[in-house]
This record gives sequence, structure tokens and C-alpha cells, in this order.
Amino acid sequence: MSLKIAIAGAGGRMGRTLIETVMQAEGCELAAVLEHGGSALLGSPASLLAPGAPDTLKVTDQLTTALQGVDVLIDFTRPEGTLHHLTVCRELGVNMVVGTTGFSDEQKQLLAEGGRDIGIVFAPNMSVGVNLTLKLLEMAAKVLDTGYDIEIVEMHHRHKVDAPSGTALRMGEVVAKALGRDLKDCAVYGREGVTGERDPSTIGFATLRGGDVVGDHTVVFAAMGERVEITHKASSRATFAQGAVRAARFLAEHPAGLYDMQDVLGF
Ligand SMILES: NC(=O)C1=CN([C@@H]2O[C@H](COP(=O)(O)OP(=O)(O)OC[C@H]3O[C@@H](n4cnc5c(N)ncnc54)[C@H](OP(=O)(O)O)[C@@H]3O)[C@@H](O)[C@H]2O)C=CC1
Ligand SMILES: O=C(O)C1=N[C@H](C(=O)O)C[C@H](O)C1
Repeated sequence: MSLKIAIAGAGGRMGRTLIETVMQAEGCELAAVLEHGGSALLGSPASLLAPGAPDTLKVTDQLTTALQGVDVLIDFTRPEGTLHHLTVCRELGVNMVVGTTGFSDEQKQLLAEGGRDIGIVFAPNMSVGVNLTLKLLEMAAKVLDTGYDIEIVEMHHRHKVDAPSGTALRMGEVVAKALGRDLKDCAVYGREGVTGERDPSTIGFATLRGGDVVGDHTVVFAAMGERVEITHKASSRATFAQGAVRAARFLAEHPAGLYDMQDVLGF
């Protein structure tokens, strides 16, 4: 039996890439393509969003109808959209893969509660490379624990609406935890004016936006006399979409709960 997958935010950059990826994925079936109620794409055929997708499948905002019989909803939208989808998925018992970023702590708590009823994979970055990088960062932070200033630099395309990226924040959380710190207490988001000398206990973030950059992240560990830089560069959104489909397959074999990509990849 094929895994029936619905895509939310189907007309977006990730939505279109996900449609292509699901169409090519063995044992997967594109079951629904969703957009919000104000979208100009409502009623359009899926083939308009990605070559090879069926003409018969139309973009819809009718969640309850479209999600009947669906196994998993893959959601790369906006926090408010994801939380609306979560409510319906909990009612219908449809699992979710959530790649959306920019959630507040309260919104993240709602996702965690959703894991009581359905399986949810929630990760700010679904590429294998970034998830490996998170492991490398944990190791680096434990070794470079004294005398190294930590700065996180990320660059994304001009259309990105949240900053710093969800991935940069997760990198900061991983490094802070490895050092026995809480990111909430030590993060510095940008600097301007007479800032004074750098506080060694801080983790700094710098955000660049421009052009069509898919997603670049560098964590710098800078000491007197040397500097270690750990970088990941995504050059195609397919890497995120393939991770999302892997997460969808994972959920089909696991009970309800909140998972992340580290669980999916077995790290
Ligand atoms: N976890 C990961 O691996 C990755 C995560 N992301 C994250 O995924 C999200 C989407 O990125 P991207 O595809 O580039 O963004 P886009 O803006 O291209 O796509 C978002 C889609 O969601 C739709 N949308 C907007 N608001 C709502 C809503 N309230 N309800 C339902 N749908 C809505 C948009 O419609 P409209 O255009 O009409 O507003 C659009 O079709 C971002 O948060 C991004 O950071 C991105 C890449 C990888
Ligand atoms: O908006 C994007 O494009 C991306 N967002 C994610 C993030 O905020 O970390 C992941 C990826 O870097 C692309």
C-alpha cells in the first residue's frame, strides 16, 4: 500500500519542490495539495505547480475533505498556518512533518502537545548534512569549551521572512547546551554602535539576506591564534524535501509523539 501524502503550502518554494519529490518517491502517492483560503492558486491543477503532477488534483483550502484517508501532511508554510493544520490533523489522526520555522515558544508548545495524538516530525532543517553538522557542532563545542568566541552566520534568499533562520537557532541551542549554557541567556542577535568588548559567554548571530541563496550556515569558534569554522551550504531545496519524505516514512512506522530529524536519521 502506498503512503498517501498531502502537501501544505503547495504553491510555495518548498511546496513545489515537495510535489516533485513525492511524485518521484517510491511507495508514495501525492494525495492532496493545499493552500490557504486567500491563495490565488485555489482550484489550479497540481500540474501547474510541478511538471508531471496530476491535472486531476486541484489546489484546495478544504482541509477536512482533502485530508480524508491521508497518512501524512507535509507542512512548510508559516507558523499560523501550521497550527491551523495541526488542529485538523489531530482531529483526523493524520501525521505531520513540519518544516516551518519562526515559531514562538508558546507555538512550539502547541506542537509538542499535538504529539499526544499524532506522530509529528518537527525540524528546522531536514537535510542530512545539517543534521550531521549539528552532531559535529556538539563535539566541537565540548572540545573548544574555553577561550573560543562563538558566532553563527547565516545567509538566505531575499524572500525569507524570519531571522535568524530556524537552523541557526538550533545550531545555537546545540552549542549552548554542550557548553552547559541556555541560549536564551547568552544569545546576541546583531550588534550596532558602541557595543563594548565582546562578552565571552555570549553566542552571537549575524543574518544576511539576498538573491537566491538556498541556505548557508557557518558556526565560528574564534580563539587567540586560531579559528575553527564549521559550514553547511545547501544548493538545492531537494535536499530538504527528500528529508521530509524520509520523515513521512518514519512516522508510518512509529507511534504518536514529537520527533525531530535526529530521530529519523538515527543519530
Ligand atoms: N525544515 C526545513 O528543512 C526547511 C524549512 N523551511 C521553512 O519552510 C517555510 C516555507 O518556506 P518557503 O517554501 O521558502 O516559503 P514560501 O513563502 O515560498 O511558501 C510558503 C507557502 O505557504 C503558504 N502560506 C502562507 N501563509 C499560510 C497560512 N497561514 N496557511 C497556509 N499556507 C500559508 C504561502 O502562500 P502565499 O505565497 O500565498 O503566502 C506559500 O505557498 C519557512 O518557514 C522556511 O523557513 C524552508 C526550507 C527548508
Ligand atoms: O527559508 C528557507 O529557505 C530555509 N529555512 C530554514 C531555516 O530557517 O533554517 C532551513 C533552510 O536553511 C532554508
